[in-house]
Amino acid sequence: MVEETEKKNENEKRSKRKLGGSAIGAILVLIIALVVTFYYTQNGKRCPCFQDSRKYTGIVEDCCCDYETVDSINGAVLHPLLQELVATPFFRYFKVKLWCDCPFWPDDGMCKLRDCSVCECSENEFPELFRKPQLGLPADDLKCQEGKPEAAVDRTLDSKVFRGWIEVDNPWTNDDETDNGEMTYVNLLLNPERYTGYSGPSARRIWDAIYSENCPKYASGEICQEKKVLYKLISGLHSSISIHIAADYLLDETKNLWGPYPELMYDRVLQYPDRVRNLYFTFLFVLRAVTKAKDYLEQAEYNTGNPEEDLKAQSLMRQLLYDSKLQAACPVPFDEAKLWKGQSGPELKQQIQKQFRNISAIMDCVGCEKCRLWGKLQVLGLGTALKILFSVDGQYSHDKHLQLQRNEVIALVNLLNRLLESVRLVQEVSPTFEKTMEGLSPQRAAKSIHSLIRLWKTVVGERLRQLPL
Ligand SMILES: Cc1cc2nc3c(=O)[nH]c(=O)nc-3n(C[C@H](O)[C@H](O)[C@H](O)COP(=O)(O)OP(=O)(O)OC[C@H]3O[C@@H](n4cnc5c(N)ncnc54)[C@H](O)[C@@H]3O)c2cc1C
Repeated sequence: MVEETEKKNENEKRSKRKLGGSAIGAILVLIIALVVTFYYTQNGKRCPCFQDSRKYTGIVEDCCCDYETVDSINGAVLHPLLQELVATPFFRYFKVKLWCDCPFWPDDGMCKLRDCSVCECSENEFPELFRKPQLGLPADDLKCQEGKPEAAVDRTLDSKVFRGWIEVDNPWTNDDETDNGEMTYVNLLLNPERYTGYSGPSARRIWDAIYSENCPKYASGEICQEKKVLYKLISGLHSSISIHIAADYLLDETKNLWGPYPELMYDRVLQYPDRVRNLYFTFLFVLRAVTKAKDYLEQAEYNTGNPEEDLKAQSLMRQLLYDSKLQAACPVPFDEAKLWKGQSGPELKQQIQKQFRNISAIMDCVGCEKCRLWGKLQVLGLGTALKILFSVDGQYSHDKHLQLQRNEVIALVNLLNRLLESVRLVQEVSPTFEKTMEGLSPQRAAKSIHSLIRLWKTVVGERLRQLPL
């Protein structure tokens, strides 16, 4: 009887141990499953949901062309053509009023002094042509641009001033384009858009004024297409500016070492899918304007007094406008016809035009000369695209009525090139970041494994100790 009871107790103990063993097994399986799930969800390449949220595929929102097509036509057609086109004499000289008369906050310390906003590093550096009295250049002073020489514009010219284009004011922009009094010519190739050191409250104030007063970010349910378009154009331009800053950054001031700074690109643009999407949108919008003004741009005279180079500009422009691959892949990059519909259309157009003119006026408040140069050029480029696509009262609805200034065409084409370069940089840098993140994931996973083990030791280990082994 005693033997039987002992056997029974022994069997009970065994089955308890068995139960304990299978519970441990189940917990271990659970932990492994948790670790594997955690690792795979951290690893972008392996998790389908993660991949979807990072990759840009399908139709660019509100456009008629998809991301893949944009990337492929850029590489195959547009990039090589535009790179050559913007280097021709016609497209490399831009007329601009550089000194600021900020109409909004005259007390801004960054640009109070007229001399500071237009000064150059050394008077002797500039050719005779550049010191012509009508250009109105003041004596140069090294103290300008908050002491940052990289922010100053190099105004060296190596060609004649252009002639023969009609001067008409653009209703979308603030500057009176016909007033040549305070305008000067700048060689864009000598003044690349890149890091200048302009930041802090002054730069922040500009972007704040642009977004908060003139094109606030629309709510997710916003149905007014036109308001969305204005915000997306500015946000896309902002992304492009940030990308160019990161692409050509002063990495080491003491060694004057310049180069790409991909982390900055990631911090400012790539980590925000909306900003990337808005960049693609702005690019397609401007591309549509260029293709819509095809007849005008084809007939325009790209005359600088250098027959060989001018012929080249004309030929490159034709290639751009009539490229069969581009026409087949993306015939209408953006459909402007769907805007300004309904009764409130004309009123809305006036309102948006006023807002854009304000944005254009804000460019005079940019407290860094080179940033102001590129800000003004690109805003004029956008204003030109808006003028081509949406005239004030419909008079530009047919190409034959369109009148563009030479400077508008220069701004439009240079803007297209800037946006295209940004899109290409996004295309190139994005996968590297995906890889970097992929590389980091195992570390994160390892960290999480360690924390899981710790958890396992404290919580699960405690239970194991309680099991009757
Ligand atoms: C017209 C203009 C031209 C400039 N050109 C240059 C230049 O050539 N070189 C140079 O070094 N600096 C330039 N700057 C300064 C530069 O744009 C930044 O302001 C500066 O580098 C400081 O950057 P930040 O990180 O504070 O953010 P900022 O770029 O100043 O952005 C301010 C805020 O705007 C929002 N934001 C940022 N990007 C977007 C976007 N794409 N869409 C929507 N919202 C966004 C964010 O909330 C962000 O905090 C320019 C500024 C202006 C206004």
